Amino acid sequence: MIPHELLFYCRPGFEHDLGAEVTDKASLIGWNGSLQAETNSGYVRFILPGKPANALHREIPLDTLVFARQSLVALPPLVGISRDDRISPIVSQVLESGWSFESIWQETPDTNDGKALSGLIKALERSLPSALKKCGALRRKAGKRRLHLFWTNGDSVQLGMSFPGNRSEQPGGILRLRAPREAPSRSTLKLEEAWHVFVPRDAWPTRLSEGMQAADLGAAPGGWTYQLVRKGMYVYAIDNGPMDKALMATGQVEHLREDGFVWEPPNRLDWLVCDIVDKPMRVVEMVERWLLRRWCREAVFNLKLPMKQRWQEVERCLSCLDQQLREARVAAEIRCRHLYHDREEVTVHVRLLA
Ligand SMILES: C[S@@+](CC[C@H](N)C(=O)[O-])C[C@H]1O[C@@H](n2cnc3c(N)ncnc32)[C@H](O)[C@@H]1O
Repeated sequence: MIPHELLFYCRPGFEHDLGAEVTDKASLIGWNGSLQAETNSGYVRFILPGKPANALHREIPLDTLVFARQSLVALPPLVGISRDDRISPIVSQVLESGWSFESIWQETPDTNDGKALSGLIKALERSLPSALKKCGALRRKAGKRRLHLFWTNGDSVQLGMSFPGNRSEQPGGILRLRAPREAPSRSTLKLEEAWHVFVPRDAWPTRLSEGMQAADLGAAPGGWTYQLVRKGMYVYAIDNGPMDKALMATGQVEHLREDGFVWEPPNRLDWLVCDIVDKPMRVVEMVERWLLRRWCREAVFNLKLPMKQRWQEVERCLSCLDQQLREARVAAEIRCRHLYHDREEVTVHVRLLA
């Protein structure tokens, strides 16, 4: 059985944004599929009748998608399976597909209904791997492939496959971080997650290091500044609002009550971060100015998305940024993700390459 669909996970409420993004990106490279995207379900199916989904899965890697938390090649959902024997239909479909894999993850949508399925998952934790090992599908060596069982209710599950290098290594595609007790706001986790997602761990010592200089636009009360300070950086915190006292006592922060859209740094900095709530295009144009003048090497900023057509707005902003940098012959890597700690917003990372 050749898989004919892709299954993506997302934050509940963003199914139509993810659906629009996948449809656009697939059609740009000549793939047309049909979409199943139920509001607040926490996932999207992209069905490609008669076509091998593996090829499209490779052509739109997870790293290049904004609204997807996980991307899988998937088999048709198994629905109405008997609560007395959930294992047999799963084993049959696996055998029919010819799939082999090294690990199994049972997952659910990131919804309250999904969370209520944790007991069911626990109950299958031992028996399912044992049955799949017995039939030869679960093996010690199988190209690091992973079988995902995505339970949408007690009698419906969809089987998906993920491949190393093109998947989230976090269950449910969710990077859970603990908020540091002394951080001035929970927003601190947005910047921490951005670094985990956009800066490879082995590059942290050189790209997030002591003695670097950063600007934090819209810094108060200081959740993002806290992350920069924790890395040993010196920070210009730009905001009319008050900054956290303990953070100011570190001596690593200069608080300037200025307008982040017009403030200019005194010298070239390493990082620009910006969490100002404003029109996405206004933020993009401001960051563009920083990049074209090379006032920073890397930038992380949020685009707030209170509008309905969120994918279209993100696409418009990213295209504009990309075009401006290209026209000025400024080589840069641009990435954008809807992070777990983002709500009605996405996070963009830009790194100048020369
Ligand atoms: C979402 S909060 C930032 C939270 C911060 N990142 C944290 O982790 O604590 C947005 C901040 O942007 C500030 N702000 C809004 N417009 C601004 C502007 N034009 N220049 C500088 N700061 C601005 C607000 O005062 C507010 O403190």
